[in-house]
Amino acid sequence: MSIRAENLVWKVGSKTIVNDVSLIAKPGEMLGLLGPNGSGKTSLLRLLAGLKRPLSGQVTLDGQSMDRIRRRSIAQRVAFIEQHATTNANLKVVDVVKLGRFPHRSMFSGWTSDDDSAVNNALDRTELTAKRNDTWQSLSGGEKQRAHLARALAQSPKELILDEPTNHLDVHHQISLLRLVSELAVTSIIALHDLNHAAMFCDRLLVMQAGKIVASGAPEDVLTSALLRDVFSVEAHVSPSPYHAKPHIHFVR
Ligand SMILES: Nc1ncnc2c1ncn2[C@@H]1O[C@H](COP(=O)(O)OP(=O)(O)OP(=O)(O)O)[C@@H](O)[C@H]1O
Repeated sequence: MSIRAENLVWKVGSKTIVNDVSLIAKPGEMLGLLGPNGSGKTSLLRLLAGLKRPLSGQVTLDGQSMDRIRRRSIAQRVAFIEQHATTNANLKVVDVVKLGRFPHRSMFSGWTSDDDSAVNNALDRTELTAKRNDTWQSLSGGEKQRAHLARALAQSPKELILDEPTNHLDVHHQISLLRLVSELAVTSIIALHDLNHAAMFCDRLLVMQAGKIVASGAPEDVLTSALLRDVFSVEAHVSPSPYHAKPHIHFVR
């Protein structure tokens, strides 16, 4: 396995936010994390990225407890795109993307052609090459989100964790980001609110409710009318799409 969580518990005061969560993300798969607002998705992703420590339970990377792995080694392999990521406003886009190379460089090594090609490739894949010299401040919300993805790609991660990465994007960029992530040879764990997009692109889905995982499996097994009613309080019909064969959800007005 790539990332594994074993019985993670995280609390704030007496409130349990992540409640005994276990999961496995297999190498190369795209794992979708679904759940209503406040169900604990961001908290779980921060535990998986090593940004928070669980009260109990553990996260392992290729079988090794994250607690025992140096921060720099974690940064060399795990990239995290946060929901409300901020960046120093005085930087150019290309400089923000270059930050992704930081964990791979030692104090004495100079900037290499490998670093350059990782940055150029990341800008290209996120359709930001034309904006490389623009200032961060001048970007739209969606362009900033794509630049954060570019920085994460430049990091050449083995695991990519994304917290609602499409929430500011127009539909073209939503689809292209999800297609790009699904085609990358990395393990990805991605929190999404758009259930049809999750069904189209993710290999497997996990559904959270009140801090617990209440369903997991292939999109066609997880996304049922009953689950949508119980967890999301919506009435919907689910059927295989005639276009891509994945489940498609028709919400009932
Ligand atoms: N540092 C904190 N202090 C207090 N409460 C917190 C903290 N972090 C998270 N919570 C609470 O934990 C719950 C889960 O929050 P979280 O952000 O993980 O949910 P989410 O599923 O990502 O929500 P959304 O879909 O709205 O982004 C919420 O009720 C939130 O208020």
